[in-house]
Amino acid sequence: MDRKLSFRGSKVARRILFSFVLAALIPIGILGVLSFQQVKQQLQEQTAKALQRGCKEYAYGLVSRLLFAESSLRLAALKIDKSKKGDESIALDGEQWLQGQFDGLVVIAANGKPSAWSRDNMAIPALTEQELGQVVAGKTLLKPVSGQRLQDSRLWMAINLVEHSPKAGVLMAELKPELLWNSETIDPNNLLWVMAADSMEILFALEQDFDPPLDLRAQVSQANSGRFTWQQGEEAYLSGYWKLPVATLFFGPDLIITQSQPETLAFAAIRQFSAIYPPVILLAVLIVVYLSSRLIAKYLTPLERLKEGTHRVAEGNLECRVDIDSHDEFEELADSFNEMTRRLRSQFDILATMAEIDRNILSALNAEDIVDTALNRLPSILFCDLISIAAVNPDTGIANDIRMRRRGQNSETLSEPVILSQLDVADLLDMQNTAIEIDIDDQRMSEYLHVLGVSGAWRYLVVPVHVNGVLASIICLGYQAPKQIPPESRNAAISFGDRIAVALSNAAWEEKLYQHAHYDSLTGLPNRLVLHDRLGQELARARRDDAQLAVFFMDLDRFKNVNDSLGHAAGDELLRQVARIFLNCVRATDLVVRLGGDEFVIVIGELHNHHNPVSFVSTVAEKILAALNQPVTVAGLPMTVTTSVGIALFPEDADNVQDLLKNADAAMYYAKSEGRANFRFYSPELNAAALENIKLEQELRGAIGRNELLVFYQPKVDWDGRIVGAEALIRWRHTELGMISPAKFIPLAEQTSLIVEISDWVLEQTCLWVNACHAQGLGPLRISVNLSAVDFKHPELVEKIAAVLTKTGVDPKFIELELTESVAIGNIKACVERMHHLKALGLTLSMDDFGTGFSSLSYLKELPLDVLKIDQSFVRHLESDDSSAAIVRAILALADGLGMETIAEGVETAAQLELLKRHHCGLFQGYLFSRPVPTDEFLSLLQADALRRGAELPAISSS
Ligand SMILES: Nc1nc2c(ncn2[C@@H]2O[C@@H]3COP(=O)(O)O[C@H]4[C@@H](O)[C@H](n5cnc6c(=O)[nH]c(N)nc65)O[C@@H]4COP(=O)(O)O[C@H]3[C@H]2O)c(=O)[nH]1
Repeated sequence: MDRKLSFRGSKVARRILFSFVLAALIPIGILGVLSFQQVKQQLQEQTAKALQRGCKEYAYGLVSRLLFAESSLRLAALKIDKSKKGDESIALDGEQWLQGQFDGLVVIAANGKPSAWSRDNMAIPALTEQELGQVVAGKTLLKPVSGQRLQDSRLWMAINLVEHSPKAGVLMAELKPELLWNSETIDPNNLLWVMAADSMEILFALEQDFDPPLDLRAQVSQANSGRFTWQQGEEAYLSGYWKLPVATLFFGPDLIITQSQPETLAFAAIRQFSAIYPPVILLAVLIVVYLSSRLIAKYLTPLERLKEGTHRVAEGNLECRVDIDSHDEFEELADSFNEMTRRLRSQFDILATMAEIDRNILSALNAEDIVDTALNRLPSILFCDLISIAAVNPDTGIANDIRMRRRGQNSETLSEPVILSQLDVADLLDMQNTAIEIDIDDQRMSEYLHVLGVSGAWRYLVVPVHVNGVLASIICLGYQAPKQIPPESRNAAISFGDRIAVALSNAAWEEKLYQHAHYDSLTGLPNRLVLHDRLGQELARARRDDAQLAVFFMDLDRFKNVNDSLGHAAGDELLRQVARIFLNCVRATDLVVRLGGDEFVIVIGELHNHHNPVSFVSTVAEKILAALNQPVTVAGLPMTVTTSVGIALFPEDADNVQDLLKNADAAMYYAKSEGRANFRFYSPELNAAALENIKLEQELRGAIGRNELLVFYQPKVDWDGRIVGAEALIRWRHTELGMISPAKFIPLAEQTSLIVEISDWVLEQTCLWVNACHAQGLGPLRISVNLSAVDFKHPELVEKIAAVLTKTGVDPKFIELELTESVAIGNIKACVERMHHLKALGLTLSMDDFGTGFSSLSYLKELPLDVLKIDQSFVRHLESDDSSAAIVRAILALADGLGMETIAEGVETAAQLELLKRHHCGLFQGYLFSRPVPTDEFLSLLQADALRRGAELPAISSS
């Protein structure tokens, strides 16, 4: 920066220059004025003295001339006296020397008459008695005679013609003015006048018609000598006077000689001084300006450069440097300024890099990326030759995942972990928000520093990183000697340590969030989001490679029952176990996803590698079903869970994610409807079925209003085949689709809670029907109504049923409620309480499908049940399967032990009946006796039964 000072642009420069000029001008001015006054005073003094001296000298000349005139007059008197004695006439005409001195001579006789004279018509002044006496006494008289005008004034001298002879007469002479007043020694520019001291008459003046004022005359007559100034017109005069003591020599008035000089003349020297003075001042000012400008420039130019530098820094230019080579404080200031900007720049660099690191940290999802950022960025801003970052386990003191980077090299990962000494770990644990400086000879952290593999003298800065107060990592910066650790690096490293801590904490949090967003927290399986993402990628790859893949859609059969009965914790446990089973059934490359609830999806890829993809997929599905068939223990209970699997293939069944999932779902639905625990491939017809399902659900909502629902009754018979009761089973007679099985729409109704409305309706219809039968003298009949888990959990269940009983007026003992195990077991306490309330209404309670669920014999005894209903699946295999027979036997024994009635459902053959009877089953229900039939048919059955009873006929048959 080489900027020259501009006075126009610098206020300070102008001010200082002005001050300098003023500082110079004031003393010069004062000095000038004082000098002027001093000189003037001196001049005045000297002039006055000179004038006074001139007066004195003039007076001496005058005295000598008067004395000469007196001598001449006495000589003339001698001549006159001599001539008188010889009677020679007085003739002075020939006496040239007299004529040269006197204008005229006259002898005044003793009688007062002039007796001789040298000029005609001479005006002879008369002498006073005193004057005459003095003359006669021998004194020389000087007598001034004033004229009309100043030039007419004369001075007369008179002596006694003959000494000591008063009668000889008096000789008087009129002194020649030009001789007397000779003023050759007087400066013609001066005023000179001679005044009689007594009369203050002016006797002579150098200037014609000079008439000094009376006060002036009076002033000079006061003293023998003096000086004064006075004014005449516009001219001021300096004056000096001297009184000539004539009386000591002559008889006559003293004469005062006054000389005046115009001030202009007297101060001529000063005028010259005045003329010289301004240029001198000007010169002085110019010199001051020149010198001060140089001085100002010398001192303000550095300031100007510093100012310019400051402006540039303010504008953000931290590269600028101020060069001042003045070897003084300005140079020191410039050096400090440059150091300041260097530090600022360094700080800005650090801040900018920190901000960049912050951005990277915020956008980085894992700690790995953050460490990479640190390794790449930090060496340049912390001026270190080596950086390493390691994860530390504070419990074991093991530093692992050691990443390091040397200046100018790529980062590397050290494979071996390092065990830190206990002392070092303790140090690192203690030091939060600070750094440990390790000098060349220091032994601290030696194990760790050793593995960094550097040789020679190094200094280190180790920053422990604490996350949530726990030591998580260490950052180590290495500086190769003789390089020192810059102080700013220390703070920046600590600050970076804080950032790493935040980043690691964030990364953990991000990872948690990511996990949360992408993985199911219960099973740890990927979720729907990942499914869509991964399946989309798999489809793209399959399209590109012309490959096939399969999507399995599954949900657990009757999972809801588990959840409802054993509680959510048990449900969760079951889901976790099922997830593990699924994972074990597929390859690691396949994708197992939990969609939510009990729904799972498996994506099987790379089908094209198999000779027969469909057969391979079937094998996988079977493997899954078989694996699930193995009992699992949930909440301490052994149970088996089944699933229905729907399979859709790419590209055969769909070519996009949504359609593949939709079709696999439809296939699963189909598999479920086919009796659960099996798998089905998708076909276009299935899709139609799924659509039909949705349509069905909508139509079911209006079915009651449209009177499309009916109640069928399936008889229950005793050992003798007599109808002792019936089970109310709902039927839906669709106007277009005809009769729809409850197995098809009841699950739908349960899913949509329509079941509550349906159950209410069935109960009411049943009560009315019981009343009607009994009214016709048929019975007594106890008719059971199915109560789903959804119904049972309804908060107003008891009140609703009581209301129906009241409304229909039925005797509750003829109504039986069939509960499934899922309602009966679970929150056992609430369940038992509710069952007691129902019992209190006078109702009979039975357990439907007993043996299929997850009943625990231990708490079965607590339930206020009246009847156990053996599920038809056991009855069906009673003849062929020993285990079914064993279960049936166990149930019957249990019921017997608990004092409950028993009934077997699904009895289709006489053999089954025989076996059941053998094991003391109480009642029977099944196609062997009758299918579920409409009311009128059931009425007929009842009537026929009544007839048989009357005739002791064998048991009825429905078909
Ligand atoms: N193969 C065979 N089946 C026999 C035999 N004897 C009876 N069945 C059938 O077995 C089912 C017995 O009813 P569930 O186990 O309660 O099973 C019922 C019950 O869970 C439910 N359900 C029917 N009506 C209602 C109702 O009104 N409310 C509720 N909540 N569920 C109902 O729908 C299920 C199916 O009902 P359905 O189709 O009527 O089927 C009835 C009945 O027709 C036999 O010997 N062989």
